[in-house]
Amino acid sequence: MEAAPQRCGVIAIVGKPNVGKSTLLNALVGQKISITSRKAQTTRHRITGIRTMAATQFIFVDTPGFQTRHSTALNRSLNKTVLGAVGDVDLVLFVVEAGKFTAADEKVLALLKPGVPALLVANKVDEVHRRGDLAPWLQQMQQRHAFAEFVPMSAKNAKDVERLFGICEKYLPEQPWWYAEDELTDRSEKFLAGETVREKLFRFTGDELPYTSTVVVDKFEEEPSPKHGRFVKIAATIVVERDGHKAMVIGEKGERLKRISTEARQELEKLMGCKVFLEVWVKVRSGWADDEARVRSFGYE
Ligand SMILES: Nc1nc2c(ncn2[C@@H]2O[C@H](COP(=O)(O)OP(=O)(O)OP(=O)(O)O)[C@@H](O)[C@H]2O)c(=O)[nH]1
Repeated sequence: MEAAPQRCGVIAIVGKPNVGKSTLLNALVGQKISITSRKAQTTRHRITGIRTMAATQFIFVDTPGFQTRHSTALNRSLNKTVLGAVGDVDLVLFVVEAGKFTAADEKVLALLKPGVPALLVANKVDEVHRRGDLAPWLQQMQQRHAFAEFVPMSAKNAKDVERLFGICEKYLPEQPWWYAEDELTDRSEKFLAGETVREKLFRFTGDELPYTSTVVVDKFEEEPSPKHGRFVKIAATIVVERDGHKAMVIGEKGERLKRISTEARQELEKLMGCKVFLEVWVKVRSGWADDEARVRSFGYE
């Protein structure tokens, strides 16, 4: 019997903030690539996850939650990223919370291009207690857009995720793979380092910190290590808007910053499979002069 021809295609994951896009991407790629947190708007970059199974290579694109409420420069660029993602792909996973459809969902739906097949992914179906309630909702959804298929699922359920692969496969064109079989992301380790610090930052500050805070990776150096194969030295700066935010990130006696950097380091060591030395600084965007007050935090002592 002849082997199945190779398939390879790009799948965009779109949806308003907090519907579970990052959770889904991580489950699909099988390793933590994108960042997730309870805070809306944490996915600021277009992140690619790659998964190769049997004859098919799935290339996933995660997109920032489509922001409609405010119109800052940041939001405008977020929206541009979403637009970029939805156009040139083979398949769109339009993610919503099962049984719900808000004005924000509608804005994202309006971005879908007619020629590209879209699946309606009704996520968090585990939170719907009466499945029967979904039927009328589904009918309404089908009137809103000609979805190719309807997939009720939970991004946290491995069986649902497996099933989704089977559904997506047939939409991807027959063509040679673009990436090697074991590649998971085309993002650099330096990029992942910044994302990991940012995830911990938002996880440990909760809703207190505005999402305009960013993380800059100032240094990423590696050297061979006889004991661990290699040893990576990273310096990152958390950039915040105000002194008050800085104090919030640092926490009492530097405890919070220490937790952020320790957890980020541990996760990076797992991700990269080596020893990591991580230094995290906090700076106020406008006040670069207060260098003396900056707090240094070592990943390990
Ligand atoms: N109950 C339940 N919760 C889920 C499911 N999928 C995701 N979540 C939760 O929903 C929240 C948001 O998930 P994310 O994956 O960060 O959402 P997102 O759409 O990427 O959000 P942005 O980055 O803000 O665009 C997290 O607390 C997840 O744990 C699911 O299937 N069921």
